[in-house]
Amino acid sequence: MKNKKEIEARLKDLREEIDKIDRTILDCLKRRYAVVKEVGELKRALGVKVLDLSRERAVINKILEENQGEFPEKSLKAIFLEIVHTCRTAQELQKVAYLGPEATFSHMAALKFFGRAANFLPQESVLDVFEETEAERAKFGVVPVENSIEGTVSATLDAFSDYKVKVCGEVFIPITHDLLNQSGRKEDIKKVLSHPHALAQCRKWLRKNLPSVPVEEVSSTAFAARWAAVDPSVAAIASPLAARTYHLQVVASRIEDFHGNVTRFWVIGKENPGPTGKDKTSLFFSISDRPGALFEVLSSFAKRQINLSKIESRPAKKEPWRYHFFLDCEGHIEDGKVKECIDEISRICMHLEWLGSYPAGEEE
Ligand SMILES: O=C(O)C(=O)C[C@]1(C(=O)O)C=C[C@@H](O)C=C1
Repeated sequence: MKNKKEIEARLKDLREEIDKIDRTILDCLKRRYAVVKEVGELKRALGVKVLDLSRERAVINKILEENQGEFPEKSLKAIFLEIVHTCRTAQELQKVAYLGPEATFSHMAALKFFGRAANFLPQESVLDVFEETEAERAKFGVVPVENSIEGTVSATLDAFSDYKVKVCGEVFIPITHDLLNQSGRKEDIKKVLSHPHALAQCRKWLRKNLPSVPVEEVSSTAFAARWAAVDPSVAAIASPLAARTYHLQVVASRIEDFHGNVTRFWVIGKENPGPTGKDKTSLFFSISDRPGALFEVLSSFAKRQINLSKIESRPAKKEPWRYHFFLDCEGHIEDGKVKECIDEISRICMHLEWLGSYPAGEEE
């Protein structure tokens, strides 16, 4: 066993080594940022698109492979995702519209896809996100598309009829709810505010733990948190990000009645990401009102062994009892069999629109 002096000397040496390593990491980050900037200039000179999600996926996978599990894998992935996301901003300003206000689950999805360095533009509604993106005041938009408990966000699907944007990415965010207020004390709560979905998802917990406290629906969980930040008698049901953003204390965490609740978001924009090997394609179509029409469309996928991940009908609106369909399948439009299938069903459908092919999001 070494004596105290020797241990202290060794500790000092090691800390100096850590400082040196940190400087090297910083130098590497600066170098990477500069190199990526030059790559961006070259890509622009060649007239190719700057954002390349398939290359990004390859970069992350290569690092994870080289690591061989030595550095904790989840953290390594998060670190490199943030590095790559930040380096994107060396090439072009990433203006991203999302369903606000700050600290909504859409904001969490936007942060997951674009990292902290992007320029985020909170919007008041899903339609505003579409509008900002279509008008190119934002390069991308982030909108919720479906929740594993509540189902489809119809405002998002319906907006594709009115706006010319494509789906360029997919993000999954686990939904957890915390009860937040200024003091962190349950006794101070005179009213609970939240989005109707969040209130519905915490109904049992509220009945058991705050039976006599009134609840009120507001437009978003983040809006409820913003309110709680100025009114000490109000508690909000909102995300951990909302607690940090609005400096609130946690009265109780994870109060949702069902665990495993996940929301799927789409990144919308005018880019068409190339294939990554693990992609999805989304389509919108309408068919004539005759026996077997939908069956013919579906068999076109089945005979090519293309897996469907979702199919949903929505009222066509212009005529009662007419429907159109949203369909997601595995694969990219540049994959031969997906392209062939789309060509075939375009002959069966009255109307067919390709909404986009994009890298499949990863569930945590
Ligand atoms: O390799 C490229 O094409 C780059 O532009 C570099 C880089 C990266 O940081 O690795 C940055 C942005 C692109 O979306 C893909 C990758």
